[in-house]
Amino acid sequence: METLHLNKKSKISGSITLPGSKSLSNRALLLSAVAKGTTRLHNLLRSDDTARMIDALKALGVKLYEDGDVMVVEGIGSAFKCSAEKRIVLDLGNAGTAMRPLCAMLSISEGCFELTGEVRMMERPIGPLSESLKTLGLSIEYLNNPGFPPLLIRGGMVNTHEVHVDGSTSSQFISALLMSAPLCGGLTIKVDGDLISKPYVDLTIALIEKFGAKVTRQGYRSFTVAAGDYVSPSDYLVEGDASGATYFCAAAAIAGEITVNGIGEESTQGDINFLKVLEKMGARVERFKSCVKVYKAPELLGIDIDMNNMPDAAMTLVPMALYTKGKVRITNIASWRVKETDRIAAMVKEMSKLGVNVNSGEDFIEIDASVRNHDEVTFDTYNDHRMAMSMSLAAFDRDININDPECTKKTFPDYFGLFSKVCE
Ligand SMILES: O=C(O)C1=C[C@@H](OP(=O)(O)O)[C@@H](O)[C@H](O)C1
Ligand SMILES: C=C(OP(=O)(O)O)C(=O)O
Repeated sequence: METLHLNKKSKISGSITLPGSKSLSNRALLLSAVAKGTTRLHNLLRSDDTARMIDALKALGVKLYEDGDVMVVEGIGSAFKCSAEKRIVLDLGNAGTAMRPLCAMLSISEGCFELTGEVRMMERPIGPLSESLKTLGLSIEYLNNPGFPPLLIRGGMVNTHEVHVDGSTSSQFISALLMSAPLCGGLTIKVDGDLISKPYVDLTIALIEKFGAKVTRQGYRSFTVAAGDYVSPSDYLVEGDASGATYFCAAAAIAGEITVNGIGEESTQGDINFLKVLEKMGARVERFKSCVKVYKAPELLGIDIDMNNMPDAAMTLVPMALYTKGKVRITNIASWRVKETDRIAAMVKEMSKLGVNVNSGEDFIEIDASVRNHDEVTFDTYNDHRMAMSMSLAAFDRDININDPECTKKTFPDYFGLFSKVCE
């Protein structure tokens, strides 16, 4: 395993161009594959998560090829049609945005499919989605532990058009049902429990509408999607990754200024609202059509904030506590425990290495860095891209080392290249 050494940084300046959003890339790939017509995807993220989706789509018989920087997807115009005689095994790594949507789409396709992935993927829940698909008459078996991948799916037809799903563990279950809904003859999706990560559901609806779906909704309680084919929008430009942007924007709030290209005032991603959090903490932000600029806060303020709507961006706030006047307290983030690692436990362990005071519970973390050591520390990253990217912000406080920096390949393979380009 490689370890990356980062000398203490004193400032960030200049500009970066973001890779495409993971959430939009994997949604756009799947929708293009099942749409009528050919789609040219611009600024598609190239990372492990999207490679898993691309490889899966190819194994399912979809033609995808690169034309320069553009990914061309020849849509099949329906759910997948594979032979039921041969089991197709899809290794989806640790990509939630591949596992959950494919689980739903394959259960209404023709064929026999095994969905598997990394060891951690086998610990990430999928029960609420698969159980709700079963109530539609679809066939999903757990090959190992009930409620978790690997899954054996025998594609079939729904026998009803209304489904209940619990939204309190992952919004991806609702997004998965929404994406499959038009192709199974239409669906009313009733959400039980308190839906988390709501902006990702809005992102899904915006994208399926772009591909021609008709959606009506009652807030976040009930969604009705009409039957119909998806139709390719021909060309689709993937926005830059707003979650990936948060590290650079946070660094600027701490120590300089940055222009981030690829997101702007019209971004549809929930994590764009991290900029508002930075403003609350004292940073100055300027928003334009296709870029944002962030400037150092004269004094960075602590914050006590519910981050349920931005679970990924929330991680960026943790190391920011090293630079704030007052504590950083992040609440309503229970979903951290079932993501790439138990992110609350991992953050407590890594932040404690800095000698700061960390308090945590089932769904919150609080950091008081008014007392801390000044040691050079080595951070473990738990095969979690966001642990590696978040902890890089500690380099404005001291020399640090990051174990397994390569884990950023899940969503942002060149993260440390860009970080070194703009931070000195
Ligand atoms: O739908 C999506 O693209 C995502 C939804 C969120 O997951 P949860 O809904 O499980 O919180 C987020 O953390 C993940 O990185 C991407
Ligand atoms: C939770 C994440 O990923 P996934 O899409 O695998 O859920 C993430 O990117 O932080």
